[in-house]
Amino acid sequence: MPKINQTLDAEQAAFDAKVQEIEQWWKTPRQSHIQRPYSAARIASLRGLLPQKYASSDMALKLWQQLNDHRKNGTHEMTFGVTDPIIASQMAKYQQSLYVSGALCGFSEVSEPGMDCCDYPMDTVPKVVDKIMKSQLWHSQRQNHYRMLQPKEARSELENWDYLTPIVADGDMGFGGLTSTVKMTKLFVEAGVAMFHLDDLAIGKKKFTVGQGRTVVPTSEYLDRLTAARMQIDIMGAETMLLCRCDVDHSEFITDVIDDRDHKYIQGATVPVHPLREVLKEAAEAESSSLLAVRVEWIKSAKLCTFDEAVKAIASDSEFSLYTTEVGNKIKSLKQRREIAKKIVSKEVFFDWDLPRSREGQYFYNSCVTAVVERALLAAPLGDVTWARMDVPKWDDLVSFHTQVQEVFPDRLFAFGYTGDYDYSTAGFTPEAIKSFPSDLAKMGVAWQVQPIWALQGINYETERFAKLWRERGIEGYVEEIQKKALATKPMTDGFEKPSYSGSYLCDAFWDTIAVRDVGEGSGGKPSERRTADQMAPIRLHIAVLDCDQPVPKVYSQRGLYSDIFETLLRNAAAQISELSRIPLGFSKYDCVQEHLPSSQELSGIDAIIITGSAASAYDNVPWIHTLIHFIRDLYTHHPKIHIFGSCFGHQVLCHALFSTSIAPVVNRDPLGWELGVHPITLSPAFSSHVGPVTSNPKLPSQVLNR
Ligand SMILES: C[C@](O)(C(=O)O)[C@H](CC(=O)O)C(=O)O
Repeated sequence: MPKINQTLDAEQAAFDAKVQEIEQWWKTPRQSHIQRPYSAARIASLRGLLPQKYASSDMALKLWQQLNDHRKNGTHEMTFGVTDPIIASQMAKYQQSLYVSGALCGFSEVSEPGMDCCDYPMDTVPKVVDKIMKSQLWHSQRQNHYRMLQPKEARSELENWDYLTPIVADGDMGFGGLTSTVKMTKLFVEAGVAMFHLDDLAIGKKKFTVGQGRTVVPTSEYLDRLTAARMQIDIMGAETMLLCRCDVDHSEFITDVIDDRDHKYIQGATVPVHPLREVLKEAAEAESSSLLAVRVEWIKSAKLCTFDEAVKAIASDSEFSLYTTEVGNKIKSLKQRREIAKKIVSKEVFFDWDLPRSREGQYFYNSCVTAVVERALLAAPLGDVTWARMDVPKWDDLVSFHTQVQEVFPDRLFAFGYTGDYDYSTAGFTPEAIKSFPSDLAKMGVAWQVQPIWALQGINYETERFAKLWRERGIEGYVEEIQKKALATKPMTDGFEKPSYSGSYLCDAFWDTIAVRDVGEGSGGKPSERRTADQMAPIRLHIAVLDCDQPVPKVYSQRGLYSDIFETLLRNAAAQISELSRIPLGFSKYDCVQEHLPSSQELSGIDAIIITGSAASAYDNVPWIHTLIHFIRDLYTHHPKIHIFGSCFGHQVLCHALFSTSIAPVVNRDPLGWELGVHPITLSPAFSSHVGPVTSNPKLPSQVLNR
């Protein structure tokens, strides 16, 4: 292996420059609110020598701007959870961000699906982010290419979606120890995430979804998680946003009492009782019918409460008032609280937080808004956005939480999740209050709002409807209720509504680009014969065929519709001419008699139109012919670049539409009736000079097409 050929001075100078660069970066408006417990030098020393660039940074800067704009204007972003790139592509039209939910991934992206216990592999959510991000990049490439195929003036009519929607993702509790959090962060940044959240739930103890005994980790462990993620983002030099989610609002347990800051929320028995885990063990051995009932009974008999509540229960009012003053707002461990109580309260306080501990060692925890606020305030400097995850959307708690955090961090960005199980009316919301809920939250700085698990209800509901329709009405139901509606609302160049156009131009362009190089270099052509980018643009030929009738049954059964016959003829002809054989031909077919005609959006992608024959006559007074005549006039006037060809009836109707006046129709019924037979024609010199010599019934297409 070669050694790095650098003097020690040069190495030191490079390192110092890197440190300086990081320090400058941390002073930028995007970074300056973050307070790191480590130095720039530490980060510089943790970096490798090859600087990398991440899409995550661009997406984060975009989201950062969007959310700050919302914050300034008192508005908000409304998004929902998604794991599927097809759904994500449609969301781009209405949402400014996407959410990849851990719960959804746990149901749909793992080999062992089930309730969200965060027991899936660490890379599950990052992989979904990667999948969606790649799909976004593809859509943006596909759309850009399609637009560049069109002349500048035509582009204003085309769709131009911003498919690069920033992705917010669920990092849950970091999936393991701190090194797992570091690795997961790396996966997220590499996948292109704009922001991800970390919560303070305990690994391996997550219970879905509402309450039912959630367990949090000590404050210090939560802050370490956030620091681990922030450190890795800094090592990567990325702008990735970190959302600090806090779950203490609905937690029943905490894993440890190692952090003094948590002590005032930990509950203990205030009478000497047998330990809960032993009582439960005995009940299980005795095959007691309800362990839950035994537990509830024990909690009652143990008079479970926090130490401060225990003091209050036995102290006089004056003693308790003295006690609270002395405890004050500063952190006081249980040991310090006991000492203060001993000094002030005449009776002895019995308090034992070990007696209620679970079999797994968890302590009972008294969740309340103050506890959430305290954690959120400690976490805020490490992250960019704050989220208090609540089991029940209690409005008073929401107001209290957001105002208390804002008192310390006035410009704080907040997030809120409309968890799927929320029962708004039970939580006291009137229909009006539900309506204004998002904007009321926005007024408190909640700039990012999400319904994380919409898909569980939404996709189930829509799929169930379609499954029924398909079962009952088959292809007719599909055509009427899905296909026609999808095609009517969306232009053909967009999304996935018309599968044959979803990126087919882009796909063809790859072939064309390769083939063009082949023509220029591979087959000996001179460079000057290569097509320029401008000449290359329209090399795809798209022909629309308007079917004005159906062939007689025998022909139809063998050769299909007139449009199919034209397509076969033209493809065969093109295949025989080397210049044309390289051009991808696209055909779309319209049932003219049903008045299905190309929309103006579709016309922008069409090069030529063929109007077929029909048993009808151009002057017949039927609605579809009137519609066709209007269409032809509009086409002729507004789309001069589209070539029009009429065969038989098609030719008649063209002449009728373009040259008849109300007093002088050019196409009439022959008063002598039908005429059948062979009629010699003479080609005018102008025609011959334009298309070249034509023998009657040419044997080779080249006889017609060669100039
Ligand atoms: C956001 C969430 O973490 C998720 O996995 O989507 C869940 C969703 C839910 O419970 O509805 C959560 O809020 O915990």
